[in-house]
Parts: sequence; C-alpha cells; structure tokens
Amino acid sequence: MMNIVLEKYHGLGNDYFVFDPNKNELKLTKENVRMICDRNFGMGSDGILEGPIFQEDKIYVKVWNPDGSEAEKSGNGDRIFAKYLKDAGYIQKKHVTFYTLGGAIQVTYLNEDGSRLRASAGKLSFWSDEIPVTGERREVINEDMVFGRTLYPVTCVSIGNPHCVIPMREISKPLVCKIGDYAEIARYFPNKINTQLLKVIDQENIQIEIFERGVGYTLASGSCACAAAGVAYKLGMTNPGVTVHMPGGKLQVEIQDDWEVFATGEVFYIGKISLSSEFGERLRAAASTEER
Ligand SMILES: N[C@H](CCC[C@H](N)C(=O)O)C(=O)O
Repeated sequence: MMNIVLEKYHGLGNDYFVFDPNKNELKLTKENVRMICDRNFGMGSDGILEGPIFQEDKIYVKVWNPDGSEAEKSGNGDRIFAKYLKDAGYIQKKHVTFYTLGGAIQVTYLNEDGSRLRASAGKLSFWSDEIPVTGERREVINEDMVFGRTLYPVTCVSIGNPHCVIPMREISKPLVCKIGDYAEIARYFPNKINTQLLKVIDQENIQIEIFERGVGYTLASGSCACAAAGVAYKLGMTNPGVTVHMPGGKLQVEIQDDWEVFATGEVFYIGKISLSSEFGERLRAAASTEER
C-alpha cells in the first residue's frame, strides 16, 4: 500500500496539512487526525484540510481541528486550500469557489503562484441563534460574561464558525490562553467558541491575540481576524477596512455594507511529507478501530 503523502502549508504561521483523498488510501477519523496533528508524536499542525472532495460539479474541503473536531471553515485554511488546488493542477483560472461545512468560499488568486489571495469568508452575524449563544434571540453585543470568575465585556459573532471577541487596552498570549481555555467550554456556547482579545490601534489597524476552538493558541487565524475586525467596526471603533495585526503576520480585512467580509493575505508552501509505512499502519489501525 502506498505511503501517505501530506502537503504542508502555512498562512501567517497558522499551519495546515492538505490531505488529498484522491492520492491517499486512508480514511481520516477523529483519532488519526489527532495522531497526525500531534506536535510530538505526529507531524504537528494546527489542522488538516481534507480535499478536494468532488460531489457532482462542486469541490468540497473538510476542515479538521487537531482535537479531531470538524470546523465550519478556516480563513487561513481557505487560502491554503485554494493555493493547493492551483499547485496540484486542479485549478487554472483566476477564481475558484469551493464548499466547506459553513458554506461557499470564493477565492481570487492575486499573483502568478497563488501565494497571495483574496477570499470571501461569508457574512458576519451577531445574532445569538446563528452563533450560537444561549439565551433569548438577540445580537450579542458588549454582554458581561464570566470566564474563570472574571467578568468581561464580550461581543460574539459568527462567520460560519463561532467567535467571542473581548476589546482590551493591553492584550497578551498568556491572557488569551487563560480566558480562551475557560471560554471555549463555557455554558454560553453550545458549539464551543474561538476567542480573540482585541486591541484597537487606530481606525485602520487592530491587533489581536487568538485562542482557537479545538486548537488552542495560534499565531494567526483568518476567521478570527475577520470576526475581530467585524466587532471593532460594529462597536464603532474602526473603519470597515482594517489591517489585522497578529503574531504571525497581518491580513487586510474589508467589511461590505451587507456584512460580507473579505480577507487578503499570503500563504506559503512548506513541502511534501511522506509518512513512514509504520506510522501509516497505525493511522489505518486507528481508523478501523473507530469504524467498529
Ligand atoms: N479552530 C477553528 C477553525 C480554524 C480557524 C482558523 N485557523 C482560521 O484561519 O480561520 C474553529 O474550530 O472554528
């Protein structure tokens, strides 16, 4: 049986494997995804993009978090997957549309090798039933929520996946990890949540720290950047077009009048990784155990 081959990319330090099911004989499951993404016992990554999956005339991609959960979308993952489609020869045009659990993603290639891309990440919604957040249906704007016995002013938003954003004067990795750990499993969020701390620099620049659902601390996140930019604009703190500064780099985010949001930024191809036959056997064994 052929060795399993993964293609590794990163978007601003948010690293993903592309697992192409058309080139690999393995069924991905919660358990073997966890094994592959483990940074010590596996290959290490912030997730896996499983695709292209062809259904009728559409292309689908499945977004796996390292904890084995499936995400509705990944902003950096969208741009990475679009570059993979071009690198692997599936796409030759300047635009591509593919589908994730959270809906359609439109991507435009902005340069020849497809390393700079503009992606529509869908529409922002602040409505509690669309995020979801528990309680009566309302827009979740500047609500007091308790994470770890501390009260924070939280604004929640969905962009297909769920986010809670907390504006602060000073933000840091330790603080977002402390709050994010509590928030991710807080009773307010039936589907868990991605957490961002938001520091507004000026009308056109924001800085965020990120604790991702199903991942933990990451250096960058496309959907988190869009969520934080949307909250800053909703709260009247910034323009609809901002640069989002993250530890791994920056994204340009534009919010349209109908709250559709676009993110423009780079991705980078790291390389092709062929797993050992021994590791492949363990991954297959994990899959067959889960199937029983
Ligand atoms: N962990 C996220 C998915 C990946 C988001 C992030 N990597 C991005 O670039 O948007 C979730 O469970 O919703």
